[in-house]
Amino acid sequence: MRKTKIICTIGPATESYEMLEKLADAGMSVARLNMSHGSHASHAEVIKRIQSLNTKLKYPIAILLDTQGPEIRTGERDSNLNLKKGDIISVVARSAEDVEENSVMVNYESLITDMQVGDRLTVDNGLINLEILDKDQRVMRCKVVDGGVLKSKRHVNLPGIRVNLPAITDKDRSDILFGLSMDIDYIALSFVREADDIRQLHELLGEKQDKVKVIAKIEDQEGVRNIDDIIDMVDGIMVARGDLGVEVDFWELPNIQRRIVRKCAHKGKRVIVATHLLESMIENPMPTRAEVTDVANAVYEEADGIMLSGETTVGKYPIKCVENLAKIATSIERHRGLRFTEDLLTEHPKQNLAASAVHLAESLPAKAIVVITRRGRMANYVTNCHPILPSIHAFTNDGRTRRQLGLNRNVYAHKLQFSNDPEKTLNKAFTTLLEEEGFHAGDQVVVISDALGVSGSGLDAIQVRILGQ
Ligand SMILES: Nc1ncnc2c1ncn2[C@@H]1O[C@H](COP(=O)(O)OP(=O)(O)O)[C@@H](O)[C@H]1O
Ligand SMILES: C=C(OP(=O)(O)O)C(=O)O
Repeated sequence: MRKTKIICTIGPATESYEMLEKLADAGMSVARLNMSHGSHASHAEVIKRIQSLNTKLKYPIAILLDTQGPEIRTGERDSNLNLKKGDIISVVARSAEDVEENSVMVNYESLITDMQVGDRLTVDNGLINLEILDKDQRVMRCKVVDGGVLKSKRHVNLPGIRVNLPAITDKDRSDILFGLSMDIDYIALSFVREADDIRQLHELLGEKQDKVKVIAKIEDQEGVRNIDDIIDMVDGIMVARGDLGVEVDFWELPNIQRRIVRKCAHKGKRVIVATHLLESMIENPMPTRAEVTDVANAVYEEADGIMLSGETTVGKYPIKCVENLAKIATSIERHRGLRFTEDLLTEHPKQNLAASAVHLAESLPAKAIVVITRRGRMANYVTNCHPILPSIHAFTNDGRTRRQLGLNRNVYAHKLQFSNDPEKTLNKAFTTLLEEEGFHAGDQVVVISDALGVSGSGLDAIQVRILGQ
């Protein structure tokens, strides 16, 4: 079974029920909704379609709501603007209604105060670069250094400059509350710069904090600097390479990616490698060799998930992209990965227990590790150990836990009604393995439980069991 999970951003190319179903069949485990685009009404439609699809999928799709965050973008355009090297254009920071023809509007009030003559402004993830020639209170005159076609709502980066916007904007607040009301599973907070940003999110989530998992998107120099404190506050990290690749020197990006993935492995947190994995497949039916190798690198690093953006929102070959990620991951996983989890911190007794269960399962060898879990905690501890041979089959009586475990590397989560008799609970789990997962009578599995599943007493336990006996 494939270990690496696939996250797809849903957009115009994939938002129909039929396309969502095809993405799921091709291997999508998590659907990402990017709140920088679309309306609550359009996202609600997609969420409802996924929830309806989930009733018939073997492994339901988790929904990840990705906030816009304190990001800067150009405005809506009626037509594209073709910027050529050497062109002189004006950039204004104000509301869309006032835009002069052929000027570029940026949605950040303090832009002109923050920027100095000679500074560079990067648009559309580095494709278009502008240099500031002069400025007055409301307009900056800029020279086009690298030209390109400017479309609506493109990213603007001011590398190294601390953008004077709150960690959670009013729009983010409203989007997060909308997401909670729609029962989403993950929130990815954009542009997390320090641990306090996550504290603010926890405050907003209040009682719902236990229900939704939090992923911090690391996309600028400050986030990279504060990574240790941020990791401690969240369930997982997204290496958001689109913005990160222009906010830091791009030749440092592979080192930063690896350092973050290694730190997450060390601390037992989920990690997603995002953006540009198969970028050329937005237009082409086949990836470049460099893209194949980039995906392989994330799989060698043993990331939990790899994420598609433009490839599945507006690309011509969304299903093929997912199939390709699945093929590359399956092929690469046959070889030993970088095993950063060998440095896993085992500060919690349950983590020690999970590590023992994984060690036992590897040495027998057992075909699977069966985890009986309510909130997914023990399943997380087992995931953190990255078993090489056995797959992890988690059984839970909680629908949300089951969906959330869709992101965990090598975890396959099943729904199970717990019985008062722990033996009955286990037997139902074993029947699922035998009838639906290709296991055979005589296969050995290691069972670990942090719920009352095994002992009935709430005590943790590890057992070796032989299926069909
Ligand atoms: N819900 C949506 N509705 C319309 N267009 C979308 C949606 N989500 C994404 N897109 C389009 O797909 C492109 C790539 O998706 P993504 O990487 O998530 O966005 P971005 O890089 O703009 O943050 C976006 O720039 C946008 O044009
Ligand atoms: C995933 C990313 O975030 P967004 O698509 O919101 O820019 C990124 O920058 O890589």
